[in-house]
Amino acid sequence: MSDDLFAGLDKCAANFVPLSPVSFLQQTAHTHADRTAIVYHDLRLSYAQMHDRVARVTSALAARGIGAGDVVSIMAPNVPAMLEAHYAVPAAGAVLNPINIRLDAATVAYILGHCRAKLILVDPDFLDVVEQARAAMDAPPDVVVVADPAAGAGVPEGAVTYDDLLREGDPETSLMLPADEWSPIAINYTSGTTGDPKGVVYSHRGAYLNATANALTFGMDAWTNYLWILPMFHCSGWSHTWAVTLAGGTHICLRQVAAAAIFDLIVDERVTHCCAAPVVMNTLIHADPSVIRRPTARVKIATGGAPPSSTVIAGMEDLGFSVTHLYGLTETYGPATINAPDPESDAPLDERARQMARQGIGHPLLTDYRIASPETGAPGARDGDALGEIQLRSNTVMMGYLQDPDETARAFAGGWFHSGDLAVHHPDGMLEIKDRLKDVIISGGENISSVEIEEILTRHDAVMEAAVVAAPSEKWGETPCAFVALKAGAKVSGDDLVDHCRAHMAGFKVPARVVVVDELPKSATGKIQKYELRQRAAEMVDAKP
Ligand SMILES: Nc1ncnc2c1ncn2[C@@H]1O[C@H](COP(=O)(O)OP(=O)(O)OP(=O)(O)O)[C@@H](O)[C@H]1O
Repeated sequence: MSDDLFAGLDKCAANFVPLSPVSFLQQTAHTHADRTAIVYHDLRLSYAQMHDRVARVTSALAARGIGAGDVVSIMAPNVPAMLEAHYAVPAAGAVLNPINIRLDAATVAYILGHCRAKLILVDPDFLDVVEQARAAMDAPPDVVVVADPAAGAGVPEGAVTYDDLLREGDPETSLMLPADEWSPIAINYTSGTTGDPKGVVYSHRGAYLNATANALTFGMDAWTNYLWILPMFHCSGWSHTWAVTLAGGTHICLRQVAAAAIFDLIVDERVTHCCAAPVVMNTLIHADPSVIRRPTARVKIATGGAPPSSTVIAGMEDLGFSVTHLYGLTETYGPATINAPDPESDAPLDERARQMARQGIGHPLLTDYRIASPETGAPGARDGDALGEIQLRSNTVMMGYLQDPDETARAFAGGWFHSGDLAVHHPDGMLEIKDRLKDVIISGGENISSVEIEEILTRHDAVMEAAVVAAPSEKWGETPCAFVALKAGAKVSGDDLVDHCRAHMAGFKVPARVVVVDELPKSATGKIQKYELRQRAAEMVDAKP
């Protein structure tokens, strides 16, 4: 091949635009200017209006000294400003840091200090926590309050508000795309399920690609009405903050996750798509029957963040939803694999639900994934039996952990991202998670999957939720110990549930004890805090005569 053959084919403004989800808003405001972008109570904004507001906020932030590489945090529920910030902040060249609204002041202070936030947008209901956090900091960020009549708290006198930014800003400001698509767009902190939260840095390029994969796999288009149940502060709403705009769909904002409001919006706003963690789906299934309203057409609901049991999946299908199962991490911009329902399947519901409880196959933009030994990197067989760590390699894996080269190097060791999740790879290509590496139970030298025991326990009529952890055992090293919360009004003893397990699983997997509790301890993202249960299990073993 001649060296000159392809000479002169250079990148120029006409053929190369850095990949950035900010361009989704530019495009959609152009192509679907009049379509409804945002719905929140009585507020209805078209894409042209959303673009106008985002441009104003972008210019107002710039006028307040926010520029390239600065971090702007936000602590707010799923209100319009939370969505707009996902465009306005990066369009000013800055980096958005969404903060979980359930965190305490000490953790918020840690996050704000760690990412050196210059400004924080905050909902009135979280102002107290933010003020406590700021009081503990040497260089606290400036505060802008996002006023909302639906908030419990008001806006303090003299506070700068988001409405001030909208008033001050210039709607003619152009939204800036980064010069280099490998520039940070967001910092999302992990849930801290297994330790201190880590600051996961997203690039414009990765966010663009994962949002594109989401829109594609979840079948979104300009007729999509997406209900914001999943918090936008969690992995930037699993990248749906950007995906729905790419599709030209409508973002229906929801301030508080409550079953009645969810069912009302689903029916009244003709919701077509939403995402929710398994724990939220459980709340919907067990909602007071007086608030349940069945959708007129099947609503697509994507779930993930924790393993959904087949019982929960079947329960949602019964309510008129079609469940898609996603698996991913903060480090993968949310979803990395997908198990979508097979429209041609005529298998009975419980069988389909069991298939859907598996974590699925890589989404179309996940370049490569495998299960492998976490120690040696030797790939595991695709036989549905060999257990290995899920490892991923993709443009949709984070840039790295903020200010943490050691953790970043560990996570990327050997050229793969190490998820810390243990799974089997089935011959049909599906991954099925058996445990997190840190949660696996090793009894008499055998690995026991806590997820498998939880699945069996939640198939019992009386059980609402189950969590299985390792308890120390003199004889076996570890034995499974289960904690369960029961459905309202249900009655069953721990011993009965041990019998139920014995009837449905191999003897060595049967939990030594099943403890019935009022509620399982959950983290700020609704994940069951297994380390706390492990401690309780160990204490019970110590206390046993
Ligand atoms: N569909 C799913 N099925 C089973 N587990 C899931 C699923 N989706 C996500 N998870 C679990 O959630 C984890 C990712 O959670 P997230 O990124 O919110 O933070 P975290 O890992 O809980 O926090 P930390 O890393 O601070 O402990 C995955 O590694 C996996 O264990």
